[in-house]
Amino acid sequence: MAIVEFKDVTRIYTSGDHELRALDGINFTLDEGKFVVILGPSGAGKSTLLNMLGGLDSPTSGTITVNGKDISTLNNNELADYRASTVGFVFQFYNLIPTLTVYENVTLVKDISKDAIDPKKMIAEVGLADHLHNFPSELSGGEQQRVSIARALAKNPKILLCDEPTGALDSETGVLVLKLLLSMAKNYGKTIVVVTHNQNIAKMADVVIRVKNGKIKSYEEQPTPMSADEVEW
Ligand SMILES: Nc1ncnc2c1ncn2[C@@H]1O[C@H](COP(=O)(O)OP(=O)(O)OP(=O)(O)O)[C@@H](O)[C@H]1O
Repeated sequence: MAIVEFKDVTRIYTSGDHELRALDGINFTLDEGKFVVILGPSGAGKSTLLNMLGGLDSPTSGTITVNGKDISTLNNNELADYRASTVGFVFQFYNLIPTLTVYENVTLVKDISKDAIDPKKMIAEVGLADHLHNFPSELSGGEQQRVSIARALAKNPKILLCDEPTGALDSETGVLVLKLLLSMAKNYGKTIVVVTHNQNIAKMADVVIRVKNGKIKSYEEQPTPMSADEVEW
């Protein structure tokens, strides 16, 4: 079943009399529970697309349907509800609050999600039960990204949106974090959308979407994606 549908989506940025079509007539659907990778050169429109799906921005025209609901015309309050209930975010630089402990960073989601999963359980699942009371600065990059995965999943969203989730990590740590991210997303039945420049990550995806100049260049389903261990990193 399709959980996401983009229909003729455009996003135009204007500056003076100059118009930039960051997204230019985007059409695609995503099925629930899939691992989707979005690839494309710098400036192609990947982050703009992810921001639309994340309810951080709205299209200039077109419709975006998520979980049966058109999110393209929501007002700011409705978008905040959408972000709280439907999407979780994992960013390249973790975006943890430096003055809060691991436990406190993850517990914050209980304030915004009605459906949150026990933070301690999620922290244990990412292997950081012994670091509950550490501050982010006391953790390695890989550990900080594991906290941000615990935080994103503790919100119990339908869709996990990840912007270069391994971009700040060395390749060995990146693979471990990616494996964790995928196995947890599968265990919890989440749809996961990853924006990356890393072609290797794409080998593991159920669906690979290539974006160029604000348009979909290709949409490829991979019936037998590789596992992280099969990919040469
Ligand atoms: N808020 C904005 N205002 C004006 N232009 C913007 C804005 N956000 C993005 N753009 C422009 O839209 C185009 C697409 O940007 P986007 O960030 O989506 O690309 P990207 O594929 O994510 O690139 P990268 O891989 O470098 O992050 C670019 O030309 C960018 O300069």
